Amino acid sequence: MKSILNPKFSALSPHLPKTSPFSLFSRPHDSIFRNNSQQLPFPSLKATPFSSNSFLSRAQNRTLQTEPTRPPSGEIHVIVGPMFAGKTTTLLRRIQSESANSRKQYERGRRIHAQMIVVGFVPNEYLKTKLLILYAKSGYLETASFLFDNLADKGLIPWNAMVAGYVQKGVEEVGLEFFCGMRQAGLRPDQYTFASVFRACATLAALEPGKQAHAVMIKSQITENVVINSALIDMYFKCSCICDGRLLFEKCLSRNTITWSTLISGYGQHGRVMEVLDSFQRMLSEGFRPNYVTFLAVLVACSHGGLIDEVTHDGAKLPCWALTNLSSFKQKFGIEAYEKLDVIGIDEAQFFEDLYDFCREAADHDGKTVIVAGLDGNYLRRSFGSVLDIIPLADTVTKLTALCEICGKRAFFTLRKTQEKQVELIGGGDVYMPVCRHHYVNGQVAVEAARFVLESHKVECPSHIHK
Ligand SMILES: Nc1ncnc2c1ncn2[C@@H]1O[C@H](COP(=O)(O)OP(=O)(O)O)[C@@H](O)[C@H]1O
Ligand SMILES: Cc1cn([C@H]2C[C@H](O)[C@@H](COP(=O)(O)O)O2)c(=O)[nH]c1=O
Repeated sequence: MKSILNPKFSALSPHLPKTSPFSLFSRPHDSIFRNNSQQLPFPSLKATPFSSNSFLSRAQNRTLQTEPTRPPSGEIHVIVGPMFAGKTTTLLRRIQSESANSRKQYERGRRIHAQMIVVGFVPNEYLKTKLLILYAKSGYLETASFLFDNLADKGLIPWNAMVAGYVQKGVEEVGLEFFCGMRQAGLRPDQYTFASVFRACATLAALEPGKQAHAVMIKSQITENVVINSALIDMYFKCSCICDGRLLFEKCLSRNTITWSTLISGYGQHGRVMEVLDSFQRMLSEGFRPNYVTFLAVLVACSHGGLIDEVTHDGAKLPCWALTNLSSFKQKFGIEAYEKLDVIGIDEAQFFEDLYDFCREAADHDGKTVIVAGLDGNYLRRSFGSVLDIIPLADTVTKLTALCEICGKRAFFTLRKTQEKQVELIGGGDVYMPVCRHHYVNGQVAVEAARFVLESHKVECPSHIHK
């Protein structure tokens, strides 16, 4: 699991940093709203829920080992440079490539399979099924299908693996075809099958197949459990059957944080903010502890259904959480959820005063990979915040450059185009431009040149004048 953190400024800040009108600072998750002028009744965090496969093994290691524990395997990577250098873009890419690391265990399994083939080992049906599950889970569906076709005995487990594999990969239609195939083969679906089928129908907003599967589930007398109930509630909400979703929730005998979060995000998807807040209050009063999914659902609903995204100047997005300071993260995110994180991305690091302590604790003590992106220098080319303080803690430091907006050469510095003197001034291309050394030193010339380019652009495109 990964999380991106962003400093939190006033939600009403007029200065939106990135190009998108709904970018970093207008959404709680992206921005660092320093002044909590829009305090919500819950933490203003932004998170990127990713699945973590390493959590279980890590947790197991913890219970098996006696003190002292294995050395922490945390890392800190720092990305600095002027504005528009691609810091956020690089941060998002690195986070995404880190998620590829969680596939390492599948790669290991694939290598073992390759060795089996090389030495001529012929797996039995049990091993073939295990291999099929491995490939289906890791998204290698062609190989999984090949193994499936060649299985002599196709029991419920391989069928379930195929349904789940296709649904997880986002090929829900094929997943549902396997579900039909399974039934035609005379097999009785179980709770795992239904969890995947409801998820597929929810994603496709396919009400009829969803209802049919629900009827099959009732006939199959599958014992109610929170996973199935949550998938079912989610499906009805996503198919716009809000009443059915709510009724199902009310009839649920076993509820937990997941069921509550499903109800809350269901209301949120339909912009039912009052129901979101009522359900959230009810959840708390009935003694259920919200987790980061619940908080995210409430946050998203309260930001009028807008997704909370980390946005680059090019408009690339990844969900993230907004924070006023990093030290509150663990507690607000929840200790349990924090433990599941492998990678933490921090953008706009120059605005976090407790950057040093957070990074040291997260990497040295908690074994996290922390990727930090921020401005090394402000518009005066002075050290900005604590970004440079963490260099001694870092495994790697990457200094990026942009292109000088005047001459197109490499730009190392950020020039402020306006007269404001305070160090912190949120803004994008309207306020700042990246420049080379020559044009930084000749700042006034550069600002004039920029104004000239802007003015001539306005003349060429009169429609812009009205915007
Ligand atoms: N002068 C410029 N030099 C380089 N990139 C620019 C410039 N102006 C706009 N961009 C765009 O900004 C993108 C980088 O955005 P982003 O990753 O958000 O940067 P940062 O976080 O460093 O401010 C580039 O890929 C490019 O498309
Ligand atoms: C140079 C400089 C910048 N800022 C602000 C302006 C932007 O909102 C962010 C930087 O965002 P980016 O992702 O690096 O484009 O910082 C500031 O407050 N003061 C400055 O001197």
